[in-house]
Amino acid sequence: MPTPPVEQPMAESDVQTADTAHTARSHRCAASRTAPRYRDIDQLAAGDELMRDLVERGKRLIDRGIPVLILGETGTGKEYLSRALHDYSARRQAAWVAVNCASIPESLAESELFGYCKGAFSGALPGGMKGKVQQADGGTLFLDEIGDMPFALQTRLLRVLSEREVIPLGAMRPVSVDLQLICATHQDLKTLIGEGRFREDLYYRVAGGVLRLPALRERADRRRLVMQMIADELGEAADENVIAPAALQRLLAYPWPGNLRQMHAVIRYSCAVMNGGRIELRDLPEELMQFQAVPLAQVHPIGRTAQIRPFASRAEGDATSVVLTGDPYRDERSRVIAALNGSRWNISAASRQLGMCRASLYRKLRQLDIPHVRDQAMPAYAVA
Ligand SMILES: Nc1ncnc2c1ncn2[C@@H]1O[C@H](COP(=O)(O)OP(=O)(O)OP(=O)(O)O)[C@@H](O)[C@H]1O
Repeated sequence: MPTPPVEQPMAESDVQTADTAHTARSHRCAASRTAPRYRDIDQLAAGDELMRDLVERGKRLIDRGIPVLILGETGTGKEYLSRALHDYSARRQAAWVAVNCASIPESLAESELFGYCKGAFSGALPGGMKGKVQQADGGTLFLDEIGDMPFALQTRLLRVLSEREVIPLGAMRPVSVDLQLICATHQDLKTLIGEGRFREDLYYRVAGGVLRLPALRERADRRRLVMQMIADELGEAADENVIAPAALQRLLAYPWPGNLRQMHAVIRYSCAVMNGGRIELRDLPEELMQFQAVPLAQVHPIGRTAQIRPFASRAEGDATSVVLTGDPYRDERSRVIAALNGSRWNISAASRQLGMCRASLYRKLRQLDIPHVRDQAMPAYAVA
């Protein structure tokens, strides 16, 4: 007999349905005079080749009803992508039901997800309650932070996914459900599997197709995103006169650890405080004002964790002074950075030196987490 959930009001933010999410959003929009309009799937790609490819793959997966797993650092737009995929899908008329697996109290998780029947336990709502899985019937169930789902619940979810039916607490018979599943996490599920914290069989159920959202610092369309967000905030089309070159430069150079969420907050702030119709450097929030630009020649490859670390190093342009560490990722990164420094960040020259085409070098920069502002000869900072 399943444990009845402890009677306790559900925090509004613990489980979000499409309706509550819409309401919350409309309140926010009413508070400001602007509304982010990033719901359309094709808008999400902005001008980034990787994103366009990812969106196209997402559409094909959704067209075939394949469960999608969205990976990406926090704030990269996993929830936005999930909503956009639902809105694009044939199920768009039905509900998009979001559940944040990290924030449902374990004691409530089972009844919230799978529901319960009348009289299932003392304190239950008199008429019973439809769980989120059933609410998503015909539509899309978005399980955010799936990596945080309690292990016992994973077993029950696996059953729902394989049998396509759910048994609410206290029910005698299963109820069939037909839904598109989209899950998201910032965690490495393979590592969680290795640690025995995530079921491998569930992984293969939820990861029919994996879409890995790039970090903002890896995206080539940051300039366009900035302009899009400013236009959204101002509620009108914006050209580059709306931002001082130094401020734009700083926005392009900043490594954005909080990704799109942080950029959106920064743009919102700057648009609110700017005076005279143009965002100046002084209108940027403190973290951007204090951001110290570090010449790229001072980059020391220390792995994939994004950190800005100024330190003295070899002379700029010395393409031959690569210190090998034996770590293939770090060594390749050093080699590419040395070639870039040697060519003063001229992509054509560096790609010739490395014996690859320009497109391959751009790909390599993304793979190796080397920030680069496209078509700008020498970016002013480095993420080591
Ligand atoms: N395409 C976009 N354009 C503009 N802003 C965006 C876009 N995508 C996301 N954002 C901004 O970033 C915020 C976070 O987006 P979202 O919740 O989709 O990210 P997430 O990856 O799911 O984050 P987390 O991992 O923290 O749950 C949004 O509320 C919005 O402000």
